[in-house]
Amino acid sequence: MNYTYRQQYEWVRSFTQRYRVRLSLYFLLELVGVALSLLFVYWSKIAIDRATADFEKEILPILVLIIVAALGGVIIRTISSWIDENTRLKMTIQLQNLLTKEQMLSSWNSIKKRQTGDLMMRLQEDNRDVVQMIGSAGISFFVTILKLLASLYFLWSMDPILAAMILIITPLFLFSKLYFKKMRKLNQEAKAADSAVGNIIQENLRFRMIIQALGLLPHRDDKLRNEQARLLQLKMRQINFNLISNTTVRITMNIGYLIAFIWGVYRLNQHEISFGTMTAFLQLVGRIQNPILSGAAFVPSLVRFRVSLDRILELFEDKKEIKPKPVKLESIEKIRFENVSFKYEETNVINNLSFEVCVGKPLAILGSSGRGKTTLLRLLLALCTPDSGKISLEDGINTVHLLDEKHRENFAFVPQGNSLFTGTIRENIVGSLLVSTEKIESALELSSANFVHDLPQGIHTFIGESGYGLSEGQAQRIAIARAIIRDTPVWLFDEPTSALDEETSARLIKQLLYEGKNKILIFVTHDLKLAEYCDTSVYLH
Ligand SMILES: Nc1ncnc2c1ncn2[C@@H]1O[C@H](COP(=O)(O)OP(=O)(O)OP(=O)(O)O)[C@@H](O)[C@H]1O
Repeated sequence: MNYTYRQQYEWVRSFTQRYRVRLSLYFLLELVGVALSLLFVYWSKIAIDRATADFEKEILPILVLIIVAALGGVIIRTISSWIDENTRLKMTIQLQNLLTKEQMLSSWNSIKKRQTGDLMMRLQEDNRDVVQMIGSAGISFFVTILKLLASLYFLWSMDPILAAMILIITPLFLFSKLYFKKMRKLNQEAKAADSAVGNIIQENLRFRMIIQALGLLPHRDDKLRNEQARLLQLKMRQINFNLISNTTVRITMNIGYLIAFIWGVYRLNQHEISFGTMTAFLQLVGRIQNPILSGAAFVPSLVRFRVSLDRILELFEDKKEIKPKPVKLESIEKIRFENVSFKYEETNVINNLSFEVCVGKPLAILGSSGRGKTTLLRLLLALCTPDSGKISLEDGINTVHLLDEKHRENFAFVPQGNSLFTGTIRENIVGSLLVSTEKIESALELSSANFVHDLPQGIHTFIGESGYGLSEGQAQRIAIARAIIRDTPVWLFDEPTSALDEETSARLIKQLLYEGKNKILIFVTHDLKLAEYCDTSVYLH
């Protein structure tokens, strides 16, 4: 999506609000730097004129001024660089946090739309391009323009013809709309290809064991290489385009320098200017050419910035969940589905479903694969909302609440498959809860996860990405302990016994049913034995 200058400006304005003082200070120091560099030229001219003058004039004070200007310039640059680096670091972190939080709150549909590799590219590369521009390059460019104008003015006051000649050969094509458009399109394509490569690398690394086991290495390798070849082609087009523009700029710059030199020598020869003016000429031409060169380098980074900001603003547009204040109910006696229908995009998954589940009467949700069992749990967790019908909760005082996100706190959920995070077992179970060791022990006992005590580091055992280091069945039981340690009136289990042997499974279910006798228990399962333990069942066709 292409955002307008105005939309981008508004976002930058609000994002930089808290950095205003720092950015202003940086700008001010850069300005002082420019002033000192021009004073350096001016005083150098005076010093040379005095040295070559026929009559005696004091040189020492002017030399002191030159040294002050040179040293002052270095000190000012050091301070401004420090402010610049520090501000950009802070901005990068802030933007990263903002975007991560934003994505964590994404609604179900948005999550599906964005792949992790692409998101990582936006969070890192695009973030860097955006911060680079608003934290320093933008200000530097502004200072550069001022520098250019001041130098031109200075040159104009010494020799208007030369100033005019230099201006005329400035390569204005860099600021043309066509150039911008072409660069923007190239950048957009290259960034999209970058994200595609990121997605493949991220998946390759995440599923490296599966890829090895299935012998998919050559296929995944080919896929990555093809995408990289496309990226390389696009990047090379970008590089060629930049090279041609930069070479044109350089050629015109050299012509400019030659003109200044020949013109200066001619006027010196005619005794129309002094040696000091000639040196100032050459220095000023350099001081005009450098800003033009940085202007040439600025244009591609401005385009990159705009494309990156487009990609970041897109993330802010993703549909988010509105986080209402959580409502924790003392108890939930009943959950009722009334004529609930739901579809993902065009596929109907749940059709006109009605049932109820009560405290102490565990429910099994059955049905063959792809019939919508997990979807039903998503509806209960308000991760998605019914297209028609309603889901309500009845609390202990017979009040009926229409289910939505704010009730999520009342549900403990054990997802299908391995859902553990990198960290210790304790960290996985407890998260940010404040719980006693006894409570952790009883959660482990209840979820038949006693095997933890046999591990050399017990509950402090570190587990890798996606539960690496534990068996599927062990990871599943840790996930159950993680859910039930949260004291909630409803427990939801998605295939809790799929990776367990019959004996462990039977023991676990009996324990859960006993411990959850005053709660609402819902099991999504293919396990008919587990279904037999439940008082009611819903079969999805
Ligand atoms: N995010 C999604 N977007 C679009 N369609 C989806 C999405 N998630 C699931 N589906 C589709 O919805 C249907 C029901 O999926 P669901 O995961 O609820 O089935 P399930 O009964 O739990 O299957 P299983 O027993 O295999 O776990 C499937 O046809 C699936 O393709």
